[in-house]
Amino acid sequence: MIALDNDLQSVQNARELIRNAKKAQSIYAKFSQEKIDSIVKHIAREAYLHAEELAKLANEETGFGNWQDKVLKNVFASSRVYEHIKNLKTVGIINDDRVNKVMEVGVPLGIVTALVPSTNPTSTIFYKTLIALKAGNAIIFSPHPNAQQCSRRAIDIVRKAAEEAGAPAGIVDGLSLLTLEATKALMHSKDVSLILATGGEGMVRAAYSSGTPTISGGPGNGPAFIERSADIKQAVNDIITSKTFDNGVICASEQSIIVERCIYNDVHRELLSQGAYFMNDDESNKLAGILLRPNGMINPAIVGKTAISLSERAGFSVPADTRVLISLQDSVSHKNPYSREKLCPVLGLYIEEDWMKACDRVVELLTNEGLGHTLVIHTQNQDVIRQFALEKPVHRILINTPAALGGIGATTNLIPALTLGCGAVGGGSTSDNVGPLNLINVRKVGYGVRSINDLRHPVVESANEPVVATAPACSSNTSIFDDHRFTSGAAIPATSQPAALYANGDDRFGACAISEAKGEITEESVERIIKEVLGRIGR
Ligand SMILES: CC(=O)SCCNC(=O)CCNC(=O)[C@H](O)C(C)(C)COP(=O)(O)OP(=O)(O)OC[C@H]1O[C@@H](n2cnc3c(N)ncnc32)[C@H](O)[C@@H]1OP(=O)(O)O
Repeated sequence: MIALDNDLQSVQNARELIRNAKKAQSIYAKFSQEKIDSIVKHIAREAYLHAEELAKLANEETGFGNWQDKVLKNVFASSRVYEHIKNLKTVGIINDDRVNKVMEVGVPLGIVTALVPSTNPTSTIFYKTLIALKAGNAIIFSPHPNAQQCSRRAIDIVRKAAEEAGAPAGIVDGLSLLTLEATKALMHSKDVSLILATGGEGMVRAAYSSGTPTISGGPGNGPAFIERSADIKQAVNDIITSKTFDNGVICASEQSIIVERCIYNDVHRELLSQGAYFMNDDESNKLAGILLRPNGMINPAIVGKTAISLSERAGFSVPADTRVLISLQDSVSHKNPYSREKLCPVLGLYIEEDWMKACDRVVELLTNEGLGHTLVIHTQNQDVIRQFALEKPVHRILINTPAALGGIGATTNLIPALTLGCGAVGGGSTSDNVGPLNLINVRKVGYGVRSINDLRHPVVESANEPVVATAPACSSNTSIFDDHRFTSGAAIPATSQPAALYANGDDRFGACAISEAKGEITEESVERIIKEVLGRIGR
């Protein structure tokens, strides 16, 4: 009876939050970009000022990670995320392509419901609030049951800041009475436009099956490949830094090391000198026994614990300076926790004969778990990087960096995010590091009129594409169209957009060059056009 009352009250709480958010968003949706930006700035600042308080609360409540690294995550989720999004255009006319005559208008989605993982319970609230409000949306949080107090405090901070800066009440809030029923009520509501789901597999699956459009992160299982050309000392330092950051709870973190045999002795020595402990078979088995729950999911009792605490729980002791535990492995399976995501400072280590075998192992590990997520390579060899980039089934390939921090965009220039999409291959709807542009719709206004006659003479009908011009020679001895297909003197077909290639893929540029250059192109005429178009698109 009490449980029923609780469920009922919590569902009423969810409905009230939706009503408030709907009202608030209808007002907020009319705010200018400037007004929205000033609100987002104030929220980011307030969040930043509370980074340490919330890090300590999160660590105390969940028992995951360490508060010092959680401070950095809170700073990342407030300051770094803000720095990245502050100049983005998200509402009103966000783009007007006067060459192709297509205008784009940013349209907020409406109400976003956000699930919060217990591993990042305050930083995720900062990050999701900033990206949702920057995109003109309202956001309602459903915190994780094991991190309710700290998440609630984080929500209070962003809500107060939003209102102080002039946002309507209700634009950001969270369930005050948390039950599965209330979370379901949010996820199934017709008034909720999108679920931003980060967390355990069960809740993410529940979000997708609610029928409401969902953007999610997915499970990681990042392999770290140390290739023979790597700077071994730096590679080991990166891996251990990453794996010990907040005691390994970030989903982009390394879960296994793959090493070529020819450098294994050096890697082994370096790992030992930087605080790795190699478990023997007995110790590996003992630890394996507590890494997973009987249902095969990660055991929350081992999440975000130190290497020393893990060894104590497993029943063996390690030197006091141990930072990560390593188990030598030669098999991959769902039952073998060393070949899966662990969310603590434990790594499987695989020795492979050469980089081709290492490639196979990487794919095998990712197919076991973590498809679409992240891998990291330590190498100086550009060919290896290219091969990995072209072929591996992940959406973040990181080079010579700690994966936990590189994947979220802290030590790389990837979009700073705490929801890392795994794309179709990972069962998700996006492969992006999720940001405000994932949280708007874009209304296209087409005002360029093309003749129906274009369809009477389609390009595909002609064997040879009509040539409009010849690439001019440049003083630098390469074509001004910085592309292999258009070296000096080459024919430029009408359907190509050579100048677009020159401008690194900005097709407004190509269309302009083609339409304005017509017929003969000289170096002078193209340079004039380049200048003009770069000016027009603000580069
Ligand atoms: C960039 C990044 O790092 S994003 C990180 C995202 N990744 C992760 O969080 C890792 C995946 N998470 C997990 O595997 C787990 O959450 C763990 C191991 C961390 C913790 O496990 P647990 O404490 O058992 O939490 P879990 O998420 O499984 O949920 C526990 C219960 O709370 C429920 N629950 C979780 N969130 C909610 C919510 N918002 N509302 C209501 N109920 C919820 C779950 O349904 C589950 O119920 P059940 O036990 O009846 O099945």
